[in-house]
Formats: sequence, structure tokens, C-alpha cells
Amino acid sequence: MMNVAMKMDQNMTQDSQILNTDALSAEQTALQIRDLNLFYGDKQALFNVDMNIAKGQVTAFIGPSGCGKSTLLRCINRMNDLVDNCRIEGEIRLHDHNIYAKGVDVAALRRQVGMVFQRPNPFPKTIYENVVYGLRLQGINDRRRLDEAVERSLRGAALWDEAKDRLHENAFGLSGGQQQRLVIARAIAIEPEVLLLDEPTSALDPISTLVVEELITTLKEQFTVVIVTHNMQQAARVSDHTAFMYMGELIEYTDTNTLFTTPGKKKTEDYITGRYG
Ligand SMILES: Nc1ncnc2c1ncn2[C@@H]1O[C@H](COP(=O)(O)OP(=O)(O)OP(=O)(O)O)[C@@H](O)[C@H]1O
Repeated sequence: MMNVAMKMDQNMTQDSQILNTDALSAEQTALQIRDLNLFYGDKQALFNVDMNIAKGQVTAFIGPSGCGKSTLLRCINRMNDLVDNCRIEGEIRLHDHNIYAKGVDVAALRRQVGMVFQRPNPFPKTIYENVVYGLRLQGINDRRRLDEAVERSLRGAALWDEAKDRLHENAFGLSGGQQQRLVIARAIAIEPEVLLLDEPTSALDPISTLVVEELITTLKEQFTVVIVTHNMQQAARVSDHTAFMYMGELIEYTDTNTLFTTPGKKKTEDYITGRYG
């Protein structure tokens, strides 16, 4: 607890521009989640989740295993559409359009809302072809444009210096931490607005974890980042806002400093002080 609070003090001195998510202007809003309920068959996994996600900031979802963090994250780019028997009620609004409305182009939505998973999942291709994969899918084949995108994306993912001399080597030759940054480069190459990170460092060693955490704090200069993490210190280090979930409910959602230093709910306090989890 002490440790988390100290980390937060450092974080707060670096970034004093924390927005109040209850009072965001339209320009400050990336996403509005409204009265979201989700069922896997008969089992309800999310209950009336209501929250605004601030544009250009990092929002973390924390909570004990099975509380619904990943489920909520996956709702934001409709990954749960791929799960049989999954039913969703409520709305998620991006640019004030409900992504669950009839007729929404889900492929287009996923270009706006990119996702990175727990385990690095590069394709069995070169580093270069991994980065340009989404651009090629869009029919972009102009060499100069692709070259520019590769450099921009690898720089954006803090991998350029390590990868620039081996762009045409297989991505599987990279270390796990480098592969995860490559996957982030692939996600940002198509310039999404929102980047969803589902426990992006859980398969990485401590040093690679720190590199990716530093990267996350720079990504928000260009993207809205939403991260699921098991690790409270990580949430404290990288996020501006933290949502604490418990058994499918959003218990408390506020700026990260407040949540870790003066939580408003007993359940949050019990969790962050290690009484369960
Ligand atoms: N595809 C699925 N089918 C049925 N139930 C599911 C499915 N995915 C998740 N669940 C259930 O929904 C609940 C929330 O799961 P979810 O994976 O979102 O939790 P989580 O907080 O991300 O957990 P963890 O930290 O362990 O990854 C759990 O009870 C889980 O068993």
C-alpha cells in the first residue's frame, strides 16, 4: 500500500493534468459506457457498468481474478461477439455513436480500437511485414508509405533502435519483450484512436515489463489507452484513472492517486491493502 502510494506521488508530479471523468467535455471523451450488462449464457458477468473514459489518458481496470476486467475490455472492440452465447445490453459510445447499434461495421471499429493481448502474438513473418500487416489489409502497398509507417510505428513502440537493422528477419527471433512491443507497433501502425491492452506484461520478465510500462506512458500522447492489469503497482505507475471491479460490478472509478491513497469504498480499500484478491 505504502509502495503504491509512493509510486503514485512520483506519477502525480509528472502529470498533473488528470481529468475528472464525471465532467468530461465532448473533446475530452474517448468512450462512454452506459448501463452495460453482459451475460455468458445464463451467467451474468457484468452488471450495469457505467463510465466515461478520458481521451489521451491511461485508464486501468483492476480487481480480483474473474471480476470481469477482460470481459469489459473486450466489449470495447466487440471481441465478445466471437463468444457463443454472449449477450450484451447497454451501450458503448465512441464519437457519440453506439458501437452496438445495428449496422455497425465491426472491422472498421477494430481499426479504431486496437487490441494487444497477454502473450505476444507476432505473425510468422518478418518484423517489417508484421508492422505493415494491417496497412496491407487496407490495400496499401506503396513502398515509401509502408517504410514510413514501419519507422513511425517501431519508434512509437520504442523498438526502432533494436529492430532497424533486422527488419527483414523473422519476428520470432525477437525476445518476448521485443515481440510484445512489435505487437504494439503493429496495432499502432493503422493509427487507432483507442488501444486496449489486456495484461500486456504478464508474460514478460521484470525488465521488459518496465520498458513496456514506460512505453504505455508515452503512447497516451497519441492514443487513448485502456489496460487490464493484475498488478496494482503497475496500475499505479502507468494509469491516470483506475476502475476497481468486483464480481462484475464497477465498485469505484476515480483518478488513480485517489483510488490508491484514499479509496472511497470499503471493498476497494480491502483489495488494495491485500485483504483479498
Ligand atoms: N467465454 C466465456 N464463457 C463463459 N464464461 C466466461 C467466458 N469468459 C469469461 N467468463 C466468465 O466471466 C467472468 C469474468 O471473466 P473475465 O475473464 O472477464 O475476468 P477477469 O477479471 O479478466 O479475470 P482474470 O483476471 O482471471 O483474467 C468469470 O466468471 C469467467 O469465468
